[in-house]
Amino acid sequence: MTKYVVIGSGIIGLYTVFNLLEQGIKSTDISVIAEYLPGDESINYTSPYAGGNFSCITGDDAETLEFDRYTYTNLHKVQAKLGGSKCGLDRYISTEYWDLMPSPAKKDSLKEYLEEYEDIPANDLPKGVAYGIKFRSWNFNCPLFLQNFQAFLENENGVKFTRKRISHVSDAYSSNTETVFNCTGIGAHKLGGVSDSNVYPTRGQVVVIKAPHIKENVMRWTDSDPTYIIKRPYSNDQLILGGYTQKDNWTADTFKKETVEILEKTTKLFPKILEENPNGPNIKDLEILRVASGLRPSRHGGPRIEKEVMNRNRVLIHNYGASGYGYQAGFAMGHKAVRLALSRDVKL
Ligand SMILES: Cc1cc2nc3c(=O)[nH]c(=O)nc-3n(C[C@H](O)[C@H](O)[C@H](O)COP(=O)(O)OP(=O)(O)OC[C@H]3O[C@@H](n4cnc5c(N)ncnc54)[C@H](O)[C@@H]3O)c2cc1C
Repeated sequence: MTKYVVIGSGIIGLYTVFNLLEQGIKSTDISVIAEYLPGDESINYTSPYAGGNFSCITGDDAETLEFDRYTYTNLHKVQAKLGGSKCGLDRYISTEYWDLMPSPAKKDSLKEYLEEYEDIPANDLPKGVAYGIKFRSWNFNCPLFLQNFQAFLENENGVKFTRKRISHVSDAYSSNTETVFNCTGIGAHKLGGVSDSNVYPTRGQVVVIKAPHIKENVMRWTDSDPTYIIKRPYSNDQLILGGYTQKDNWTADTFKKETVEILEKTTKLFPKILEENPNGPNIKDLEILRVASGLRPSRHGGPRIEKEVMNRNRVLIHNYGASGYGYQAGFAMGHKAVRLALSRDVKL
Protein backbone atom coordinates (compact mmCIF):
# COMPACT_ATOMS: atom_id res chain seq x y z
CA MET A 1 0.00 0.00 0.00
CA THR A 2 0.98 3.61 -0.43
CA LYS A 3 1.96 6.46 1.89
CA TYR A 4 -1.42 8.18 1.41
CA VAL A 5 -4.65 6.16 1.31
CA VAL A 6 -8.03 7.69 0.58
CA ILE A 7 -11.04 5.63 1.65
CA GLY A 8 -13.93 6.50 -0.66
CA SER A 9 -14.29 7.34 -4.32
CA GLY A 10 -17.27 9.66 -4.08
CA ILE A 11 -16.79 13.29 -5.02
CA ILE A 12 -15.13 14.04 -1.66
CA GLY A 13 -12.50 11.31 -2.05
CA LEU A 14 -11.77 12.37 -5.65
CA TYR A 15 -11.43 16.07 -4.78
CA THR A 16 -9.10 15.05 -1.93
CA VAL A 17 -6.84 13.11 -4.31
CA PHE A 18 -6.83 16.06 -6.75
CA ASN A 19 -5.70 18.35 -3.90
CA LEU A 20 -2.96 15.92 -2.86
CA LEU A 21 -1.59 16.02 -6.42
CA GLU A 22 -1.86 19.83 -6.43
CA GLN A 23 0.24 19.97 -3.28
CA GLY A 24 2.98 18.05 -5.05
CA ILE A 25 2.38 14.56 -3.65
CA LYS A 26 3.50 11.90 -6.15
CA SER A 27 0.62 9.93 -7.67
CA THR A 28 2.44 6.67 -6.96
CA ASP A 29 2.29 7.55 -3.25
CA ILE A 30 -1.53 7.75 -3.36
CA SER A 31 -4.15 5.01 -3.54
CA VAL A 32 -7.91 4.93 -3.22
CA ILE A 33 -9.88 2.07 -1.69
CA ALA A 34 -13.65 2.03 -1.89
CA GLU A 35 -16.52 -0.38 -1.75
CA TYR A 36 -18.21 1.50 -4.63
CA LEU A 37 -16.37 3.10 -7.54
CA PRO A 38 -17.46 5.57 -10.25
CA GLY A 39 -19.93 3.84 -12.57
CA ASP A 40 -21.49 1.89 -9.69
CA GLU A 41 -24.86 2.64 -8.14
CA SER A 42 -25.90 1.96 -4.56
CA ILE A 43 -27.92 3.75 -1.91
CA ASN A 44 -24.65 3.68 0.07
CA TYR A 45 -22.89 5.71 -2.65
CA THR A 46 -24.47 9.17 -2.82
CA SER A 47 -22.39 10.95 -5.44
CA PRO A 48 -24.04 9.56 -8.62
CA TYR A 49 -27.46 10.81 -7.43
CA ALA A 50 -26.67 14.49 -7.03
CA GLY A 51 -28.48 16.98 -9.30
CA GLY A 52 -25.93 18.52 -9.33
CA ASN A 53 -24.98 22.14 -9.50
CA PHE A 54 -23.59 25.03 -7.49
CA SER A 55 -26.53 26.58 -5.67
CA CYS A 56 -27.43 28.58 -2.58
CA ILE A 57 -28.45 25.47 -0.58
CA THR A 58 -25.68 25.95 2.00
CA GLY A 59 -25.70 27.80 5.32
CA ASP A 60 -24.17 31.14 6.15
CA ASP A 61 -21.49 30.49 8.77
CA ALA A 62 -18.06 31.79 7.80
CA GLU A 63 -16.51 28.39 7.01
CA THR A 64 -19.41 27.23 4.82
CA LEU A 65 -19.37 30.50 2.87
CA GLU A 66 -15.64 30.09 2.34
CA PHE A 67 -15.99 26.42 1.24
CA ASP A 68 -18.49 27.53 -1.42
CA ARG A 69 -16.39 30.48 -2.56
CA TYR A 70 -13.16 28.48 -2.76
CA THR A 71 -14.80 25.65 -4.70
CA TYR A 72 -16.68 27.97 -7.10
CA THR A 73 -13.53 29.93 -7.91
CA ASN A 74 -11.33 26.83 -8.35
CA LEU A 75 -13.57 24.46 -10.31
CA HIS A 76 -12.21 25.78 -13.60
CA LYS A 77 -8.89 24.08 -12.68
CA VAL A 78 -10.61 20.71 -12.31
CA GLN A 79 -12.56 21.27 -15.53
CA ALA A 80 -9.38 22.13 -17.46
CA LYS A 81 -7.41 19.14 -16.12
CA LEU A 82 -10.26 16.75 -16.95
CA GLY A 83 -10.34 17.92 -20.56
CA GLY A 84 -12.93 20.73 -20.62
CA SER A 85 -16.69 20.85 -20.25
CA LYS A 86 -17.23 17.47 -21.96
CA CYS A 87 -15.91 15.80 -18.79
CA GLY A 88 -19.38 16.53 -17.39
CA LEU A 89 -18.80 19.94 -15.83
CA ASP A 90 -20.32 22.88 -17.68
CA ARG A 91 -21.73 26.35 -16.94
CA TYR A 92 -25.39 27.41 -17.02
CA ILE A 93 -27.32 30.37 -15.68
CA SER A 94 -29.16 29.78 -12.39
CA THR A 95 -32.11 31.67 -11.01
CA GLU A 96 -32.46 31.25 -7.25
CA TYR A 97 -35.44 32.33 -5.16
CA TRP A 98 -35.80 32.46 -1.39
CA ASP A 99 -39.16 32.56 0.39
CA LEU A 100 -37.32 33.76 3.50
CA MET A 101 -34.76 36.54 3.17
CA PRO A 102 -31.19 35.13 3.34
CA SER A 103 -28.82 36.70 5.86
CA PRO A 104 -26.69 39.74 4.91
CA ALA A 105 -23.57 37.55 5.29
CA LYS A 106 -24.87 35.10 2.67
CA LYS A 107 -25.99 37.82 0.26
CA ASP A 108 -22.73 39.77 0.54
CA SER A 109 -20.60 36.68 0.09
CA LEU A 110 -22.45 35.50 -3.06
CA LYS A 111 -22.39 38.96 -4.58
CA GLU A 112 -18.64 39.16 -4.13
CA TYR A 113 -17.60 36.22 -6.33
CA LEU A 114 -20.51 34.81 -8.40
CA GLU A 115 -20.04 35.49 -12.10
CA GLU A 116 -22.74 37.38 -14.04
CA TYR A 117 -24.45 38.12 -10.73
CA GLU A 118 -27.74 40.07 -10.83
CA ASP A 119 -30.35 40.88 -8.19
CA ILE A 120 -33.85 40.16 -9.48
CA PRO A 121 -36.09 43.25 -9.10
CA ALA A 122 -38.79 42.77 -6.43
CA ASN A 123 -41.54 43.29 -9.05
CA ASP A 124 -40.29 40.29 -11.08
CA LEU A 125 -40.30 37.82 -8.16
CA PRO A 126 -42.95 35.06 -8.06
CA LYS A 127 -45.65 35.40 -5.39
CA GLY A 128 -44.35 34.45 -1.94
CA VAL A 129 -40.68 34.99 -2.84
CA ALA A 130 -38.71 37.48 -0.70
CA TYR A 131 -35.45 37.65 -2.65
CA GLY A 132 -33.97 36.38 -5.92
CA ILE A 133 -30.70 36.38 -7.84
CA LYS A 134 -29.28 35.17 -11.15
CA PHE A 135 -25.69 34.08 -11.78
CA ARG A 136 -23.55 31.70 -13.83
CA SER A 137 -23.44 28.36 -12.03
CA TRP A 138 -21.43 25.16 -12.37
CA ASN A 139 -23.46 22.14 -13.56
CA PHE A 140 -22.26 18.58 -13.12
CA ASN A 141 -23.31 15.47 -14.98
CA CYS A 142 -22.51 13.57 -11.81
CA PRO A 143 -22.22 9.95 -13.06
CA LEU A 144 -20.16 11.03 -16.10
CA PHE A 145 -18.02 13.47 -14.12
CA LEU A 146 -17.14 10.84 -11.48
CA GLN A 147 -16.00 8.39 -14.17
CA ASN A 148 -13.93 11.01 -15.98
CA PHE A 149 -12.46 12.14 -12.68
CA GLN A 150 -11.36 8.58 -11.84
CA ALA A 151 -9.95 8.12 -15.37
CA PHE A 152 -7.93 11.34 -14.99
CA LEU A 153 -6.49 10.30 -11.62
CA GLU A 154 -5.94 6.64 -12.49
CA ASN A 155 -5.10 6.48 -16.21
CA GLU A 156 -3.43 9.85 -16.68
CA ASN A 157 -1.73 10.15 -13.29
CA GLY A 158 -1.29 6.60 -12.04
CA VAL A 159 -3.26 6.79 -8.77
CA LYS A 160 -4.26 3.24 -7.87
CA PHE A 161 -7.96 2.46 -7.24
CA THR A 162 -8.97 -0.76 -5.46
CA ARG A 163 -12.45 -2.03 -4.80
CA LYS A 164 -12.59 -3.14 -1.18
CA ARG A 165 -14.99 -2.81 1.71
CA ILE A 166 -13.26 -2.23 5.02
CA SER A 167 -14.83 -2.93 8.40
CA HIS A 168 -12.45 -0.89 10.54
CA VAL A 169 -10.52 2.24 9.60
CA SER A 170 -7.27 0.64 10.81
CA ASP A 171 -7.61 -1.92 7.96
CA ALA A 172 -6.72 0.89 5.52
CA TYR A 173 -3.13 1.13 6.82
CA SER A 174 -0.30 -1.07 5.62
CA SER A 175 3.29 -1.01 6.82
CA ASN A 176 4.23 2.12 4.84
CA THR A 177 0.96 4.07 5.11
CA GLU A 178 1.35 7.35 7.00
CA THR A 179 -1.95 9.08 6.31
CA VAL A 180 -5.45 7.78 5.69
CA PHE A 181 -8.23 10.11 4.55
CA ASN A 182 -11.66 8.99 5.68
CA CYS A 183 -13.98 10.12 2.86
CA THR A 184 -16.70 7.55 3.47
CA GLY A 185 -19.76 9.84 3.36
CA ILE A 186 -22.80 8.16 4.87
CA GLY A 187 -20.53 5.12 5.54
CA ALA A 188 -18.89 7.05 8.42
CA HIS A 189 -21.99 6.22 10.44
CA LYS A 190 -20.96 2.61 10.84
CA LEU A 191 -17.29 2.33 9.81
CA GLY A 192 -15.40 0.66 12.68
CA GLY A 193 -13.10 3.07 14.53
CA VAL A 194 -15.27 6.00 13.44
CA SER A 195 -18.96 5.04 14.03
CA ASP A 196 -20.02 8.68 14.03
CA SER A 197 -23.55 8.80 15.49
CA ASN A 198 -23.81 12.45 14.38
CA VAL A 199 -24.00 11.28 10.76
CA TYR A 200 -27.53 10.95 9.39
CA PRO A 201 -29.12 10.79 5.93
CA THR A 202 -31.11 13.58 4.31
CA ARG A 203 -33.00 11.67 1.65
CA GLY A 204 -33.87 13.20 -1.71
CA GLN A 205 -35.96 11.89 -4.59
CA VAL A 206 -35.44 13.24 -8.10
CA VAL A 207 -37.29 12.83 -11.40
CA VAL A 208 -35.19 12.88 -14.54
CA ILE A 209 -37.01 14.04 -17.69
CA LYS A 210 -35.94 14.71 -21.26
CA ALA A 211 -36.14 18.45 -21.98
CA PRO A 212 -33.82 19.63 -24.78
CA HIS A 213 -35.28 23.16 -24.69
CA ILE A 214 -34.20 23.87 -21.08
CA LYS A 215 -30.65 25.17 -20.73
CA GLU A 216 -30.69 26.73 -17.26
CA ASN A 217 -31.34 26.05 -13.56
CA VAL A 218 -34.15 27.34 -11.35
CA MET A 219 -34.14 26.81 -7.58
CA ARG A 220 -36.54 27.86 -4.82
CA TRP A 221 -35.64 27.65 -1.14
CA THR A 222 -38.31 27.53 1.55
CA ASP A 223 -38.30 26.54 5.22
CA SER A 224 -39.29 23.00 4.15
CA ASP A 225 -38.55 20.99 0.98
CA PRO A 226 -36.89 22.91 -1.88
CA THR A 227 -37.98 22.96 -5.52
CA TYR A 228 -35.22 22.67 -8.10
CA ILE A 229 -34.67 22.28 -11.82
CA ILE A 230 -31.11 21.41 -12.88
CA LYS A 231 -29.81 21.05 -16.41
CA ARG A 232 -27.50 18.02 -16.73
CA PRO A 233 -24.68 18.73 -19.20
CA TYR A 234 -23.68 16.23 -21.91
CA SER A 235 -26.54 13.90 -21.03
CA ASN A 236 -28.75 13.84 -24.13
CA ASP A 237 -30.88 16.64 -22.71
CA GLN A 238 -31.66 15.35 -19.24
CA LEU A 239 -33.27 17.72 -16.75
CA ILE A 240 -33.21 16.86 -13.03
CA LEU A 241 -36.33 17.82 -11.08
CA GLY A 242 -36.52 17.79 -7.29
CA GLY A 243 -36.86 17.56 -4.49
CA TYR A 244 -36.94 16.58 -0.90
CA THR A 245 -34.73 16.99 2.15
CA GLN A 246 -36.02 14.24 4.46
CA LYS A 247 -33.91 13.96 7.58
CA ASP A 248 -33.18 10.50 9.04
CA ASN A 249 -34.97 8.74 6.18
CA TRP A 250 -32.76 5.82 5.03
CA THR A 251 -34.98 4.41 2.29
CA ALA A 252 -33.67 3.77 -1.21
CA ASP A 253 -37.23 3.28 -2.47
CA THR A 254 -38.93 5.83 -4.70
CA PHE A 255 -42.57 6.86 -4.40
CA LYS A 256 -45.15 7.78 -7.03
CA LYS A 257 -46.69 10.40 -4.70
CA GLU A 258 -43.32 12.19 -4.52
CA THR A 259 -42.86 11.95 -8.29
CA VAL A 260 -46.24 13.59 -8.86
CA GLU A 261 -45.51 16.31 -6.31
CA ILE A 262 -42.09 17.02 -7.87
CA LEU A 263 -43.59 17.33 -11.36
CA GLU A 264 -46.34 19.63 -10.07
CA LYS A 265 -44.11 21.96 -8.10
CA THR A 266 -41.33 22.23 -10.69
CA THR A 267 -43.69 22.96 -13.59
CA LYS A 268 -45.51 25.54 -11.45
CA LEU A 269 -42.24 27.30 -10.62
CA PHE A 270 -40.91 27.03 -14.19
CA PRO A 271 -43.78 26.53 -16.70
CA LYS A 272 -41.27 26.64 -19.58
CA ILE A 273 -40.66 22.92 -18.86
CA LEU A 274 -44.06 22.21 -20.45
CA GLU A 275 -43.68 24.55 -23.41
CA GLU A 276 -42.42 22.01 -25.96
CA ASN A 277 -45.09 19.39 -25.21
CA PRO A 278 -46.72 18.39 -28.53
CA ASN A 279 -50.18 18.25 -26.92
CA GLY A 280 -49.96 21.47 -24.92
CA PRO A 281 -48.83 22.18 -21.37
CA ASN A 282 -49.67 18.81 -19.84
CA ILE A 283 -47.57 17.12 -17.14
CA LYS A 284 -48.70 13.69 -18.36
CA ASP A 285 -46.83 14.19 -21.64
CA LEU A 286 -43.43 14.77 -20.05
CA GLU A 287 -40.92 12.08 -20.96
CA ILE A 288 -39.77 10.62 -17.62
CA LEU A 289 -36.45 8.83 -18.02
CA ARG A 290 -35.85 7.84 -14.44
CA VAL A 291 -36.84 8.32 -10.81
CA ALA A 292 -34.10 7.94 -8.18
CA SER A 293 -33.50 8.36 -4.50
CA GLY A 294 -30.24 9.27 -2.73
CA LEU A 295 -29.02 9.89 0.82
CA ARG A 296 -27.16 13.15 1.45
CA PRO A 297 -24.47 12.42 4.07
CA SER A 298 -25.48 15.01 6.69
CA ARG A 299 -23.90 15.50 10.10
CA HIS A 300 -25.02 17.25 13.26
CA GLY A 301 -22.38 19.95 13.72
CA GLY A 302 -21.57 20.12 10.00
CA PRO A 303 -18.82 18.42 7.97
CA ARG A 304 -16.00 16.79 9.93
CA ILE A 305 -12.58 17.77 8.62
CA GLU A 306 -10.32 16.82 11.43
CA LYS A 307 -6.91 15.32 12.12
CA GLU A 308 -6.62 12.35 14.47
CA VAL A 309 -3.15 11.16 15.43
CA MET A 310 -3.31 7.36 15.66
CA ASN A 311 0.29 6.92 16.83
CA ARG A 312 3.71 8.45 16.12
CA ASN A 313 3.70 7.34 12.48
CA ARG A 314 0.04 7.27 11.59
CA VAL A 315 -2.46 10.01 11.00
CA LEU A 316 -6.15 9.81 10.16
CA ILE A 317 -7.80 12.76 8.41
CA HIS A 318 -11.58 12.78 8.46
CA ASN A 319 -13.32 14.44 5.53
CA TYR A 320 -17.03 13.62 5.46
CA GLY A 321 -20.46 15.08 6.15
CA ALA A 322 -20.90 17.12 2.96
CA SER A 323 -24.69 16.72 3.12
CA GLY A 324 -26.31 18.36 0.05
CA TYR A 325 -23.23 20.25 -1.14
CA GLY A 326 -20.37 17.83 -1.81
CA TYR A 327 -19.89 18.98 -5.42
CA GLN A 328 -20.18 22.70 -4.73
CA ALA A 329 -18.16 22.87 -1.50
CA GLY A 330 -16.13 19.64 -1.55
CA PHE A 331 -13.11 20.96 -3.44
CA ALA A 332 -12.46 23.30 -0.50
CA MET A 333 -13.10 20.45 1.96
CA GLY A 334 -10.46 18.39 0.14
CA HIS A 335 -8.08 21.35 0.23
CA LYS A 336 -8.52 21.78 3.97
CA ALA A 337 -8.13 18.03 4.60
CA VAL A 338 -4.89 17.87 2.59
CA ARG A 339 -3.43 20.94 4.30
CA LEU A 340 -4.24 19.40 7.67
CA ALA A 341 -2.45 16.23 6.61
CA LEU A 342 0.59 18.12 5.42
CA SER A 343 0.45 20.23 8.62
CA ARG A 344 0.58 23.48 6.77
CA ASP A 345 -1.36 26.57 7.76
CA VAL A 346 -5.03 25.98 7.17
CA LYS A 347 -6.71 29.14 6.03
CA LEU A 348 -10.08 27.57 5.22
C1 LIG B 1 -30.91 13.99 -4.52
C2 LIG B 1 -29.58 14.63 -4.25
C3 LIG B 1 -29.24 15.82 -4.90
C4 LIG B 1 -28.00 16.44 -4.65
N1 LIG B 1 -27.67 17.57 -5.35
C5 LIG B 1 -26.47 18.17 -5.13
C6 LIG B 1 -26.09 19.33 -5.88
O1 LIG B 1 -26.83 19.80 -6.74
N2 LIG B 1 -24.88 19.89 -5.60
C7 LIG B 1 -24.03 19.38 -4.65
O2 LIG B 1 -22.95 19.95 -4.43
N3 LIG B 1 -24.35 18.26 -3.96
C8 LIG B 1 -25.55 17.65 -4.17
N4 LIG B 1 -25.89 16.53 -3.46
C9 LIG B 1 -25.01 16.08 -2.38
C10 LIG B 1 -23.83 15.27 -2.87
O3 LIG B 1 -24.30 14.23 -3.68
C11 LIG B 1 -23.07 14.73 -1.65
O4 LIG B 1 -22.67 15.78 -0.81
C12 LIG B 1 -21.82 13.95 -2.09
O5 LIG B 1 -22.13 13.02 -3.10
C13 LIG B 1 -21.16 13.25 -0.92
O6 LIG B 1 -20.01 12.62 -1.43
P1 LIG B 1 -19.11 11.66 -0.55
O7 LIG B 1 -17.91 11.40 -1.35
O8 LIG B 1 -18.97 12.23 0.83
O9 LIG B 1 -19.98 10.33 -0.34
P2 LIG B 1 -20.28 9.11 -1.35
O10 LIG B 1 -20.52 9.57 -2.71
O11 LIG B 1 -21.37 8.31 -0.70
O12 LIG B 1 -18.95 8.27 -1.36
C14 LIG B 1 -18.55 7.51 -0.26
C15 LIG B 1 -17.46 6.57 -0.68
O13 LIG B 1 -16.97 5.88 0.48
C16 LIG B 1 -17.00 4.48 0.25
N5 LIG B 1 -17.17 3.79 1.51
C17 LIG B 1 -18.04 4.05 2.51
N6 LIG B 1 -17.88 3.18 3.52
C18 LIG B 1 -16.88 2.33 3.14
C19 LIG B 1 -16.23 1.19 3.74
N7 LIG B 1 -16.59 0.74 4.95
N8 LIG B 1 -15.26 0.56 3.04
C20 LIG B 1 -14.87 1.00 1.81
N9 LIG B 1 -15.45 2.06 1.21
C21 LIG B 1 -16.43 2.71 1.86
C22 LIG B 1 -18.16 4.29 -0.72
O14 LIG B 1 -18.10 3.04 -1.38
C23 LIG B 1 -17.94 5.48 -1.65
O15 LIG B 1 -16.94 5.19 -2.59
C24 LIG B 1 -27.11 15.86 -3.71
C25 LIG B 1 -27.44 14.65 -3.09
C26 LIG B 1 -28.66 14.05 -3.35
C27 LIG B 1 -28.97 12.74 -2.69
